[in-house]
Amino acid sequence: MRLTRLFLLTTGLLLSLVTALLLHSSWADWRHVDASELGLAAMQRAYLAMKVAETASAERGPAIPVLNDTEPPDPAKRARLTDFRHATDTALDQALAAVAGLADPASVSARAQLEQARTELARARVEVDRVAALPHAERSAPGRRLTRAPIDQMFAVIDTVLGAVTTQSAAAEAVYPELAMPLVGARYAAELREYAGRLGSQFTTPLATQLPLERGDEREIAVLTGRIEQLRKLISLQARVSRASAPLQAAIATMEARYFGVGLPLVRELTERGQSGQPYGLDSAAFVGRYVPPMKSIVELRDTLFAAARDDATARVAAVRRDMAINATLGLAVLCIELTVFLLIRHRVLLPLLRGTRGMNAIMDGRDLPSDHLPPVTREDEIGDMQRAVAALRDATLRRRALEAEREQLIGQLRVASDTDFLTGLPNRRAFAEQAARLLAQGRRHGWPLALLVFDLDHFKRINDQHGHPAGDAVLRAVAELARCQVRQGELLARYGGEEFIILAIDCRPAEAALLAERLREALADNPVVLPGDVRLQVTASFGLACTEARALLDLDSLYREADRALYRAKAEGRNRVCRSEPAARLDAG
Ligand SMILES: Nc1nc2c(ncn2[C@@H]2O[C@H](COP(=O)(O)OP(=O)(O)OP(=O)(O)O)[C@@H](O)[C@H]2O)c(=O)[nH]1
Repeated sequence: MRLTRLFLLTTGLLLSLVTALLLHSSWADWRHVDASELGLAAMQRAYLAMKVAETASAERGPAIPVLNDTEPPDPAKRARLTDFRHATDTALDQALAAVAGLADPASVSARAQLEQARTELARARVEVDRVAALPHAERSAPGRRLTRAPIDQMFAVIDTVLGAVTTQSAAAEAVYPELAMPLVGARYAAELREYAGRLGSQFTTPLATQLPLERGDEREIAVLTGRIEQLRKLISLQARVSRASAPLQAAIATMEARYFGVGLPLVRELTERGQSGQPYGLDSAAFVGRYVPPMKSIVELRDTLFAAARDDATARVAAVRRDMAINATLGLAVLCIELTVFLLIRHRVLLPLLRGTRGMNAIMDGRDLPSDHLPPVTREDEIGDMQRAVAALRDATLRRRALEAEREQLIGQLRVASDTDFLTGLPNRRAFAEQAARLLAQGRRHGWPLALLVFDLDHFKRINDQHGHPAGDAVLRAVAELARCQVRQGELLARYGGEEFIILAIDCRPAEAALLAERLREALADNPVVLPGDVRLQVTASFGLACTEARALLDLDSLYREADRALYRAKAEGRNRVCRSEPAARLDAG
């Protein structure tokens, strides 16, 4: 597998894993936060239900004077009852609104209990109003206890509401088991407040009538007192076990001092008086004035316990949220770092590696590699070393190629120089032999006739002797130029040596060759060579011509010998003429 593909695969796998881990941990954190918030909300709903119990319990206070009211009824007592009822209704509405629309089992159960409490409360109130509307004599008839029944119905309401408190409190404890002490303690305090209220209620009628306690009252007082002491012990035990905080200990101490130090002893004293038939020494209003205020210390303890639980839970929710934020931030940071590392490796390692490889391949394939294909090497790491190595290889290759090109050029120049006569620029004898062989082969293939024309300047030695060697050179160059102008396609002109020139013409019949030789001879004879100093030299040449069929020819040497012999004859016969070897005819220059 290629490195880039492997890298992509592993990076993709790592990114997927980290993302999955991040999602999983975020999901778990979110669930934790959600559960913590639900627990806190359940706690707050439990508190709202406690407030319902508190207000419904308090409603009994103004209900008893109304039930025991004399004629004509006191509107102030009824107005006070109406205010307390309104407070209970408000607390009940708030508690029901808090559980409205919730589908969790605890909330559904609490809603049912609160709805039931509302129904029971409505019935109890109807009963209170019905009994209160009876004539006073009938209500206060000894032994009938008519005013007792509505109050008992109101007790039942509190029991139902405390059920809702327990349901919601248990839901909160399930989320925060470590907060069981303050939550259970708050429930105990709420119950304690209720039983303390009930205990006080036992004395309202005896104090209003100033009659001794009946046996049923005594029993009820004993049961309630026992329950109150039991709750007191439970609360102090919980506080000891859980090492209660200073504010909580202060609230317990206040309750001990106020309710158990003032309220309960008052009840005990009145009980003793009621049992022994002694006068109570105070009426029901005075009793309420002395007994009810100490009960507030129980409510304060309840609120202190609840506040401790709620504050702790709120802090835990904040901590869980903070943990979730930290986890998510760390996870995202890991993801970002991984992505950055991926991009860094890709840009700083893989891509330079690929470019380097491509560069080396281009060098190996001999393709052009301009220097701007490779970025300037500024890096000092291993990749920089590799890039410098590639650049060095490229430079060496470019240098080698330049040397090769120079060498090829030199070889070409040498080849041209070795094939060319330096004086006239015509092909030399060697080049003539090469090119003539190719023309001969071509002539053979096509079955063409051939003609070989050799010409030699007449008395050239004299020119050298009379005008100097440079003048001779100039004459040779002029003759070469003139001959070059006369030859056509398929005619090969060369300097054969000294002042001798040669022309091989293919696809050329003897008559055409004779015309060529004659044309050349005339051109030389008619065009004097002009030397520096305006010296005009009349130059002539003698021509030897040999013709044949290309296919009949074995090699050019034999044809040359024939032409040379014809030239010799032209010299011998007086120069400035053309002699043909075959047939042995003589073409006079005329
Ligand atoms: N200036 C010059 N002279 C050359 C060159 N090559 C040969 N020669 C001269 O050409 C002359 C040839 O002389 P000869 O062979 O006697 O022939 P000729 O004087 O032309 O007499 P015929 O051929 O019999 O007409 C010699 O003097 C050579 O030195 C050359 O490249 N430049």
